[in-house]
Amino acid sequence: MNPFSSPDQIARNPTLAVLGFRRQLMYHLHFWAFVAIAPLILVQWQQEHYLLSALLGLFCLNAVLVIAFLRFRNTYFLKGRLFPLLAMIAAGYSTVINGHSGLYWVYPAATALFFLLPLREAAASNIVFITVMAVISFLYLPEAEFWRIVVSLSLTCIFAMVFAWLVGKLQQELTWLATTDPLTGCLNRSQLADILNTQIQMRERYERVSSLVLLDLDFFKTINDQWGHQAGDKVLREMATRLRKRLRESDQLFRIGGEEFMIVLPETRQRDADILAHQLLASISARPFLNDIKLTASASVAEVSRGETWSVWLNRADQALYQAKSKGRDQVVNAQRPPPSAAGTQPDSAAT
Ligand SMILES: Nc1nc2c(ncn2[C@@H]2O[C@H](COP(=O)(O)OP(=O)(O)OP(=O)(O)O)[C@@H](O)[C@H]2O)c(=O)[nH]1
Repeated sequence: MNPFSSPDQIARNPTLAVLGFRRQLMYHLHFWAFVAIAPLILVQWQQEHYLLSALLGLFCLNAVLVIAFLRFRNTYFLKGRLFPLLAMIAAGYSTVINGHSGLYWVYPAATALFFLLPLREAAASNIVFITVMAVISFLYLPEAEFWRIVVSLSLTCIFAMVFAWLVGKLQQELTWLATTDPLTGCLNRSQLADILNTQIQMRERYERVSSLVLLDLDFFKTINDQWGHQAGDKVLREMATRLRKRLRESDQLFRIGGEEFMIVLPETRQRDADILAHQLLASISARPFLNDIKLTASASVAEVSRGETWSVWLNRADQALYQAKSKGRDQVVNAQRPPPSAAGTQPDSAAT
């Protein structure tokens, strides 16, 4: 997603939405800092503060580069690291030569660090910043000012830090809520297209083959009917636990429907995915759920084929699962390879 695309294009992928938020923040901070600082280059030059004028020029140049890289290349120029450094040096030096009128810039600079840098890095940078400003105010300003500056600057940094920390925490929680099925803790469909597309790119660029397994509990409706919906929920939770136990860390487990799960297996050929699918079915039928409820499941396996889109890939797996169900359930069916003309015929914007 391009964060600078039209505002009515809302990101459907929560992870991209957070990334977009960070880019927008970076973009706006640099843009408004440029607008505020650019006229001062001239003002300082006219006052014959050539070094400060040059520092401010460098600051504005960096802001322009960050904005241009974000807009045209979608990357961070030097990861936005120059802003804090130049802002601290310019604000400190301006206080040395201009006294109070330089000091006013210290506060927005210190606050901005918490929105540009990772929290710990921003906190460490601000400790350095406050120390430097304490020394400058001690040396160049009346003694009474020293304490006022140190206390008010520290307080500003603490407020900004708490706010940035809470926003970061909220982002994490919202991302978790938006990407995870609350019942089982599996990924939900919001990530599906992106994760399948990543596997497709690995296939196209590096010839690395991934497979996916679809797994659907058999006659799950009867569990709800016989034992109640809450028991059904517990069965689904236990199902996710059993599946997770058998998977690798790099495998990704989704719950894509009521009692339907999908597993993405990176770097796994169809033959190995088939073996795994049989083992998973065995782990479901071997032991009753909730000590009493005997269950089986049906599964399908599909290796990604060259040139196919994620929806074609998923559709092949879906059809194979349908066959497993119609052939009597409790079995694994391998998906047909697509005929060359079928690959890439379905639009990938569909069906998340
Ligand atoms: N307890 C519980 N049940 C769910 C949940 N989501 C879907 N279901 C139920 O899962 C059942 C799925 O029924 P069907 O689609 O007929 O599938 P099935 O009974 O497993 O039959 P086959 O898939 O054909 O073997 C429905 O009764 C849904 O109400 C959930 O989150 N919790």
